[in-house]
Amino acid sequence: MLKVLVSDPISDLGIQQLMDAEDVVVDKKTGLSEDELIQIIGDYDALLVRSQTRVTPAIMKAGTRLKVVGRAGVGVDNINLEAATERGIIVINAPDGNTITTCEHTFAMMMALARHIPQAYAKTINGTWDRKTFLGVELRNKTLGVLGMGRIGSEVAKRAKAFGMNILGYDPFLTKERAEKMGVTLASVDDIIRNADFMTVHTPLTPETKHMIARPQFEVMKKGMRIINCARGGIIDEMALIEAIDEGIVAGAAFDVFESEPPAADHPFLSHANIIVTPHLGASTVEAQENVAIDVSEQVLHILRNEPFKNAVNMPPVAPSVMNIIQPYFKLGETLGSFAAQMANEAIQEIHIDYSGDLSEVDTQQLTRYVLKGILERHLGSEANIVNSLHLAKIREINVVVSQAPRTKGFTNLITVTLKNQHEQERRIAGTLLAGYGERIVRLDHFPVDFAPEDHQIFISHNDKPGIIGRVGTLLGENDVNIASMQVGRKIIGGAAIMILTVDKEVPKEVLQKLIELPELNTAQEIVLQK
Ligand SMILES: NC(=O)C1=CN([C@@H]2O[C@H](COP(=O)(O)OP(=O)(O)OC[C@H]3O[C@@H](n4cnc5c(N)ncnc54)[C@H](O)[C@@H]3O)[C@@H](O)[C@H]2O)C=CC1
Ligand SMILES: O=C(O)CCC(=O)C(=O)O
Repeated sequence: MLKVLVSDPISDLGIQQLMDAEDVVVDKKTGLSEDELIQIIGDYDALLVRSQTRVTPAIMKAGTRLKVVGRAGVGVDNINLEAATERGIIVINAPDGNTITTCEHTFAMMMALARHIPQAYAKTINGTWDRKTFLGVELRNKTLGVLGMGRIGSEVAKRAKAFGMNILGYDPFLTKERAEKMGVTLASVDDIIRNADFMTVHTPLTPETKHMIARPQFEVMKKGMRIINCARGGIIDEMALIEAIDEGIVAGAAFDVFESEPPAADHPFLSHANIIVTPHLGASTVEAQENVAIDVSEQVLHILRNEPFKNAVNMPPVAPSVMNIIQPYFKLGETLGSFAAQMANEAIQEIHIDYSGDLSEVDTQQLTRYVLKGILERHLGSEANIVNSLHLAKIREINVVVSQAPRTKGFTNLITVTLKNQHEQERRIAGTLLAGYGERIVRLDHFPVDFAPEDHQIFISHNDKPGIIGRVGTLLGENDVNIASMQVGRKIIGGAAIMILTVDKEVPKEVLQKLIELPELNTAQEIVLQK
């Protein structure tokens, strides 16, 4: 049974599909300390979190069965990605499900800030009818600066246009053309600081964005600016902001997020008349919580069941159009890797992966991870997976060389894997995906072959002589090993040759030994695959 731990409050409706899955048990245990999590995480295959649980290296270390950490939301700053990658734990998030909700919260904050709604509400319910203090400003004809024009920033810009605002947008990936299409003026951070009436930030917190708005920016800021942060605490320097408000540079601020959450009781934001706050509620709507929980549950199920998945944060993203092309080759890539690793009997120093034909013009990085997983699994077992296979090869100083070429020697697609040892000796295997036939191995070392890889095969090398096939067949038959298919390969009559037999079950060690002892054979080995 697969076990999933849900350690933060996550929508029940969203995780329903996990709870309904017959091969999955879901435990909900929220509010655990790091030590408590360390005690129990070893029992689980997957961990589902929102932003409260800090998934530390110690938790990953204790999670010996842990295959995936799923974040029901966007930001993964509560998950140690480095530790996850090192341990081969896949980290996935649900990047799309809370975009609109967080955008709407940003707008709620911007309007509340413009019209002093929280302050006016507090006074009114306390019995003071004050119509003088809370003079607001309109959004119409104001300039809104948006730092970070990703999913949320773009939606904010779209809605701001409907309010008649002029929008200045900055994002390292925002082109002039895309900005124009959105009705946004492409600007620099400096333009925004000097010209915006409202500024909202929608970037992740990275070393580059930490304190991107701090004392030097406040010093040149347009007087009277209002600032909103519904992204991550720390993008705006909190103490520098307080100073800027007190000096009259900034008119007010609305923050949903803090450098440290929850903020200390004496945090200056909590008592400042010109600052309004919410407790990280950006994504807190019924709709968003269902969306992100559904997304993340679906992907966790795929991962636990070894099916293709998306939204892995600790692997490079793959465009859907590319994924459609390379995904059918994942299993073949792994098979070739595993086969090649079993052919090599010395430490591997270099791995060459050549993609040709249909695979020559797409980004094959993800496919390479599968080939490497197949190779490394031989010695590292389940420690190797597609998240850490590149990393594992790198720390073992195995040189991975990937090439792509349009020519295919008659195949529409071909993957060739060559393993080199320290003596420059090579083992090579090539495979293709044939429409209607599936995976075919078409080359072993320098011999052309054509067979469908199976769970068990015997790989024999010998010299081409009459009678060898019969002798091998008799020996296996006498020992109750049924041959499903046989392929022989040779370059010249009477020269070096290979024989590949697919058999129905595991070959007993003593039978393999008897084969090795046949004087006509040079080598015989069992190749085991997981088909
Ligand atoms: N308050 C809340 O409850 C929520 C907060 N968030 C946070 O909102 C932020 C934005 O989320 P999304 O729009 O979904 O992410 P996104 O990944 O779609 O957009 C982020 C954008 O920031 C840009 N960026 C990175 N460095 C930058 C820099 N130095 N200057 C300007 N732009 C930069 C990126 O190029 C990207 O386009 C994230 O920090 C996320 O964690 C998201 C959902 C809910
Ligand atoms: O789970 C939450 O409520 C926080 C959402 C958030 O900050 C995010 O998705 O980045």
